Amino acid sequence: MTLIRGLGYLKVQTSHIDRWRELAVEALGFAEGSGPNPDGLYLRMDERRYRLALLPGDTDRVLAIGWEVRDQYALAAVREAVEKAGVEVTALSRAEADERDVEAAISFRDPAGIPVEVFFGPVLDHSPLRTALAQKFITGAHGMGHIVLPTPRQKETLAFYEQVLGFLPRGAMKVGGGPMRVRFLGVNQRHHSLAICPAPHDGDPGLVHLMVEVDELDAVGRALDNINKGGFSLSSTLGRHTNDKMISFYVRAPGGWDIEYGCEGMLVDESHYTAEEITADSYWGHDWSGSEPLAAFTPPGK
Ligand SMILES: Cc1ccc(O)c(O)c1CC[C@@H]1C(=O)CC[C@]2(C)C(=O)CC[C@@H]12
Ligand SMILES: [Fe+2]
Repeated sequence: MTLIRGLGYLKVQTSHIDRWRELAVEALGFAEGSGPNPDGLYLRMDERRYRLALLPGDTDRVLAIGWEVRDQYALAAVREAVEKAGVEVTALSRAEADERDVEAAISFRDPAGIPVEVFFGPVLDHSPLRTALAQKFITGAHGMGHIVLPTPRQKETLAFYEQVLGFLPRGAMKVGGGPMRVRFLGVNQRHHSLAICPAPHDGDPGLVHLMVEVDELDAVGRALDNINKGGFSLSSTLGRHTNDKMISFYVRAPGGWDIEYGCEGMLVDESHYTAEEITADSYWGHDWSGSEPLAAFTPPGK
């Protein structure tokens, strides 16, 4: 059974917080919120206090991927399942939960070594959300978007998410011309909330991309204009994916990973869905040829 309801938040450490503000707030239209660290950049997409948090530090790396469950009973069930799988779980203190603007949370590492948090009871901010592109982010029951994780231990990582946390397989695509596949996993009607990508090594930043979805193609176009004007590196041109039907582009964020910014993602009807294998990432577009190498696929020290 799927206890996880969606991607709740993402917390990332960065050594380039001012550039992050230019990218996220000015170009992509996230709304600036506030949080416990006065030097942090807390980004709102909806009524949550924040969905994406950037915290200053000397390296660029993922600090926590926050998955949301319904309530305290679901949180207890997830904790039991993760402990039963032999993974050490820490229950966050009241102060630590307060700091995350949630009622309660647990933390552990997945087999890829990524810091994971599972939480319930996010604190809301009811003040009007003013986004720079006048767009609405598609969140709610679909979660904040999707995340793609790199790992040299894909088999174990998939087993953990699918068999311990209850993520549902939502198809695959062969990569690198071989038997290896990037595998897509979902927990709600969003086609995928997580994808696990084979990678040559562990290490920072621990992310391939974060996808956020907006309500209008015009907002995607305006964001694309902004990132070109702002001198950001386009990792992939605009295109439409074959699996989730999303129209998106990918922009390089500080830290060597991407933000995918899209619209028109399909909704999955679980009562009829079967997992399929796609043979192209896109119907049109998504030209990656101008992409600077992703840190996750580049040998360390390069
Ligand atoms: C193929 C695909 C379908 C839906 C998505 O939301 C999506 O992000 C992708 C592409 C996933 C993935 C990536 O982002 C990094 C570069 C990758 C590994 C490739 O080189 C092929 C698949 C790509
Ligand atoms: Fe994606």
